[in-house]
Amino acid sequence: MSPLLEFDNVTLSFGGLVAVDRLSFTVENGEVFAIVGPNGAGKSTAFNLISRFYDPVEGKIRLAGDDLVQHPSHDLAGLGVARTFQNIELFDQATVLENLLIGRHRFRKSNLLTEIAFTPFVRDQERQHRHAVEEVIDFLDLQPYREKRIAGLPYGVRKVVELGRALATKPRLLLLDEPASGLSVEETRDMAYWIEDIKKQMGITVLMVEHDMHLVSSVSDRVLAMADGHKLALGTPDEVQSHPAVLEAYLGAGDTADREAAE
Ligand SMILES: Nc1ncnc2c1ncn2[C@@H]1O[C@H](COP(=O)(O)OP(=O)(O)OP(=O)(O)O)[C@@H](O)[C@H]1O
Repeated sequence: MSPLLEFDNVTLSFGGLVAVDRLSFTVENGEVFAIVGPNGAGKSTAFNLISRFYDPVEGKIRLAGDDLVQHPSHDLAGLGVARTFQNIELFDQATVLENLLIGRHRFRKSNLLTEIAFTPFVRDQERQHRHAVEEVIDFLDLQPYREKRIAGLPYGVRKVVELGRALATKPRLLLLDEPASGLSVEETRDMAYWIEDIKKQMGITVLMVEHDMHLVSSVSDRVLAMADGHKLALGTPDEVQSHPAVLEAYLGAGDTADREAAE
């Protein structure tokens, strides 16, 4: 069986700078896979290549064996890929419920005329969207916030809503861009529980870019460490954290150490 996602010798340059350098790795169905590395390592660029913001100059990216580069980025939801963003991207003036319903947009099969007529088909479709969204609201304990506007919500809650919006599309591959950034230690622990449940209860494959090594080692099956666009190490969290090349790249750095020192 093909891996869910495959990077095969992928290169991307910005002018003279090689941001991703002949990078190969696979993400298997059902795993939580993390990409780590110091600033500028190429993690976001790898992520943005999957999101189809860029075309690789060399190499192949495949989703379940299908050449992803043949698809524009607006096809991704239909292919079962959803993502969150480092800087949360929600509609601030809309409620939590409305934001999650927007996440269901790809399932709309009606056209404007049938919607105006509000046919039984449209009504039934609307019911299904609501049902899927209510499931996500229950799953992420967002019940107290469902009618609240995003603008008034604390950062940590908005981060969970964004996760919910991605989940509402029922993806098979969920891309999380720094899910712990800006979260407190307690909120990060909650995020780790969500990620584990997303994998175990929903069976969704998770690929994340993350700096917080506590989160990475508590939830990831495998970790890819990058530096200067290329692979430093790939393996279990323990294998990667004790790899000499990784220790060297991280020497004297680390958000986790900073956070622990601050506590
Ligand atoms: N759009 C762009 N144009 C030019 N250079 C870019 C662009 N995006 C990224 N780069 C450069 O490519 C390299 C890799 O950047 P990237 O953002 O992928 O790193 P990263 O590992 O995600 O870093 P961080 O942890 O700081 O987010 C960096 O040198 C960066 O300056």
